[in-house]
Amino acid sequence: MAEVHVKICGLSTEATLDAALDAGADLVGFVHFPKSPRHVSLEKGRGLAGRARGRAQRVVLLVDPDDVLLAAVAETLDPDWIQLHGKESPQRVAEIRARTRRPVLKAVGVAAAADLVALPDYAEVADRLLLDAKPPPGADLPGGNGRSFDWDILRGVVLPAGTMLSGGLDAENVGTALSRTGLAAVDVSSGVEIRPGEKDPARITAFVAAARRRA
Ligand SMILES: O=C(O)c1ccccc1N[C@@H]1O[C@H](COP(=O)(O)O)[C@@H](O)[C@H]1O
Repeated sequence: MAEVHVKICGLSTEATLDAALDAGADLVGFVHFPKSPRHVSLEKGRGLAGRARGRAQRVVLLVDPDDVLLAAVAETLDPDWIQLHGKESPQRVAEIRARTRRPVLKAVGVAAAADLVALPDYAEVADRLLLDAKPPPGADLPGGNGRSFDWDILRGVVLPAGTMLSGGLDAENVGTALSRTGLAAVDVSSGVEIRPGEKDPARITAFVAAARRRA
């Protein structure tokens, strides 16, 4: 059985980034979205991304970025991946991928089986898909809300290789999430925090270990 791919998102300090790298995370994420408690400036992101270079794939999370921001992010952080977590259409995903010359991880919000209808169109243009719980009505953030969706929605659904599961994961439930969905890649933010925006090195270590042993 292939090893589970793990992404730790919303890292904003050197100490917690190091915890993720030392734990063996495959991908580390930096959120550039001012409404988020995990937001990092481009300058801060540059330092963190530089620190992680060669140790994990560096992902910058953006929400409906315009072309000016994309250029600044590509230039300043030089990320390995762009994660799009807004309402980007498949056409816009393709444009961003071409414009930045970076692979794109596209997040799709899931609340019901009907939400999976969008997946084939995104799978054609994105390098990887990420399934996250749809935010509650009126939420400030389109993700990072610590909410799960009903994983049984995915039962019997064939998903593109590498599809990541996110939304409300933590060290206690990630094993169940992996076995119920059959997926082999996970992403976490809130579930390794003490409070919104404050990551806990011990929880990061526990999450990576739990995902890898699928328990
Ligand atoms: O983490 C954030 O602040 C965030 C902001 C805007 C969009 C997405 C965000 N995070 C992503 O949301 C999912 C689920 O996070 P959680 O584990 O439920 O807190 C994850 O992919 C984060 O990368």
